Amino acid sequence: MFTLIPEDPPERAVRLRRQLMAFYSYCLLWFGTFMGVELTAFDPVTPHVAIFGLLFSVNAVFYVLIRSGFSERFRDPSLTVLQMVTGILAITAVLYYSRELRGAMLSIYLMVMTFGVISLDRRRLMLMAIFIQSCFSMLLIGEGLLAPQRVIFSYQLGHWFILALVLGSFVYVGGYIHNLQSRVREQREGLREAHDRLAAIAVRDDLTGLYNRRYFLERLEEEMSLASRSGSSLHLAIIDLDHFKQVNDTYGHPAGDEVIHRFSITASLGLRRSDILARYGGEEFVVLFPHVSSTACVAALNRLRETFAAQTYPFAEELRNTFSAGVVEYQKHESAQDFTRRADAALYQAKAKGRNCVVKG
Ligand SMILES: Nc1nc2c(ncn2[C@@H]2O[C@H](COP(=O)(O)OP(=O)(O)OP(=O)(O)O)[C@@H](O)[C@H]2O)c(=O)[nH]1
Repeated sequence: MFTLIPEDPPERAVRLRRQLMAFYSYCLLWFGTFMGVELTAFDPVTPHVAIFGLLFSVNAVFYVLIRSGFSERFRDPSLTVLQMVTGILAITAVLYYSRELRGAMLSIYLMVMTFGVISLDRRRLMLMAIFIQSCFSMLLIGEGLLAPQRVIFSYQLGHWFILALVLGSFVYVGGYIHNLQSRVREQREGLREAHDRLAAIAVRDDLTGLYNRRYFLERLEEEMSLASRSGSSLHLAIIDLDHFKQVNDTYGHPAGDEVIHRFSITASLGLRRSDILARYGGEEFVVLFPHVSSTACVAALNRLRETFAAQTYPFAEELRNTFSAGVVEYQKHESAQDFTRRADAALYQAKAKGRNCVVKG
């Protein structure tokens, strides 16, 4: 059915796209590191092949876990936290070997943080920021212990504070974006539900909850073309409650409504799920019987006729209501108009025969 609300791309596709983005970022980072080594802005012994080899291998494992659907069993099938932790550890290793470029390289941590904005709330983003700050602190401490000759304390302190400040503001803005995104998603969900509800209401009749005439006519065309193509049988029955005007006149309009309602319940329960029952208008109903023989159709209608005739009503003990029905089989390539006209003629015959009967036309 026509929908005004654009569909979200499938979740798995979004995850794989994010995975591709991560791969692209690693490539850029590797290229940067490689250039840094070549231009001696990085330590020449930087084991970049080992670091990135490991990083790409882990990325490949994540890709397989997501692609195969294995990660669906986890609360976050994107494995965001694990992927971020891997990225952060790799960046920390790269930072260890970065010399003059360290200040600039610190911003790479934020690249990892941007991956978290979509899936992580502010609290988790904050934990991630704390993890980054801790990794960087460990790096500085390790450097102080392992290579004190390299350490320029004022630089390190400056880097540490700047990173803390930037991460703090990132958590604030990232959390805001995350909340905004969640709200948009919720609103979209609400809109989609409302749309589905409206679409369901649009095909139903108010009084009975049965399909309405408009929907029935749509289905009629579909079922007719299906029957034309496959050569399978299709029957159409028109049912009209007998002397219904009298019910209204004697017991009042609400009582008439009650009888109509009772018919719809009896028919819904009495027919098969594959039969398409609709209120055609007033006290007239239609049923489409796909893939059913004429004998079975007539038998089903007669069963329904007997059940309905046996109904009693609390507002009038003596009231019994019946219906007449005309049923016809679809003839290949016949128009909907001709098909319903023939069913109508059969109904007319049923009325002429004295009502409370089913006539096969
Ligand atoms: N209570 C109620 N009455 C309705 C509704 N729709 C149509 N009717 C009434 O149904 C009656 C149909 O009357 P007729 O078409 O004369 O047919 P009938 O009295 O059933 O007679 P036969 O069909 O010849 O057996 C009319 O009085 C309509 O007002 C409805 O939704 N609720």
